[in-house]
Amino acid sequence: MSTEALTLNNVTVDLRQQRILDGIHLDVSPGSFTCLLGPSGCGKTTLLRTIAGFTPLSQGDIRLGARSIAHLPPEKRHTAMVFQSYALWPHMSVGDNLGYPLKLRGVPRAERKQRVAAMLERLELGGFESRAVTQLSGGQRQRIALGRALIIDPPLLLLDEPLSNLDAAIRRSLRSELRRLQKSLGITTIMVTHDQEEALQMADQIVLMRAGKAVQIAAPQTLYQQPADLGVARFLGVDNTVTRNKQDPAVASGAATFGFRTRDARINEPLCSATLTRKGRVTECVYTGDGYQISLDTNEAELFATATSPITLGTFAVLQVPESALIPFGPDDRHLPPLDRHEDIA
Ligand SMILES: Nc1ncnc2c1ncn2[C@@H]1O[C@H](COP(=O)(O)OP(=O)(O)OP(=O)(O)O)[C@@H](O)[C@H]1O
Repeated sequence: MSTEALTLNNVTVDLRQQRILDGIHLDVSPGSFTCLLGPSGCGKTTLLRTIAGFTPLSQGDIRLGARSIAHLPPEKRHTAMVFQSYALWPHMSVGDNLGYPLKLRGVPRAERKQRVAAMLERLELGGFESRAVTQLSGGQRQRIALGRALIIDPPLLLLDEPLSNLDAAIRRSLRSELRRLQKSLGITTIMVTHDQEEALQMADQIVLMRAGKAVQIAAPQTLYQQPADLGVARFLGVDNTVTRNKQDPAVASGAATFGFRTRDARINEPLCSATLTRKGRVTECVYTGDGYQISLDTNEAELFATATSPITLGTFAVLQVPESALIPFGPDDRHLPPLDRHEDIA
């Protein structure tokens, strides 16, 4: 089966008279990797389950390639889903786990054997056929769960936080492995995650969800640099906001507020032009491994910045943010487009 495009049109789900998904539109191109990202309870898993057919649609349509799958039962959608909990059968060997979906589809034993061996090679677990799944590490189990989903050659792969049960080092290496495998198979993939770093590193496009809505759908770099509003910005680590002063750099026309990340704000460095500056009293200085995180009490707000050496509590310090790191928002908290240098500044 070849991979296909997925189109969601006004996908709306009500559960127990509550609106859980609210009019989601989404285009996923064939062979691409999309992440559903957002805070707990925003509807990521419900959206994935709705695509798979486990949660019924209240309104709207879901199309895979040219056909509507909105009202098909899960098994007729031919999508493959991988869960955080692996869901492997503990009493079966690795080979039997991988081969089971083929057995269900009546694939003869010899072909099953050959496809299982080929999949194990792809997963870099060649020769693991007769191992018990209980003897595998968490990362290996998740690779087998992935292989079991992929072995039927589905047109769409759905992943529900597949890496979140693993420790940080394995998670990082599995991220690149999963992405490599997805690219080599060219399979259209949708993955739920609440980890922004994971989404930024892996996705071609990110769907940022909030309260059942898709607030922003964009490539990782666009989402990171031009978050649609202050809420999205805060979710993506923009932990400082200040009201615009007359002396601040002119980044956008009509900016009411600037957001910036702690790592882009420096303390007590030689003053540069085209920067935003704020003075405040140091209230905290925390070692972070690659420097110090400084909390600064300004008249306006508590701001966070980084410094290369510790700063005495209670002293006054100057925070600077380069113009390129400032994210401008209008009075309605929506992101503003950058200033066209030929326009007059408002
Ligand atoms: N079967 C159900 N009946 C009623 N409400 C439900 C049902 N399933 C989920 N919900 C509600 O829908 C909302 C979205 O849940 P969902 O699990 O999709 O969020 P999520 O973004 O995946 O969260 P998390 O990151 O915590 O897994 C939540 O408020 C949840 O309580």
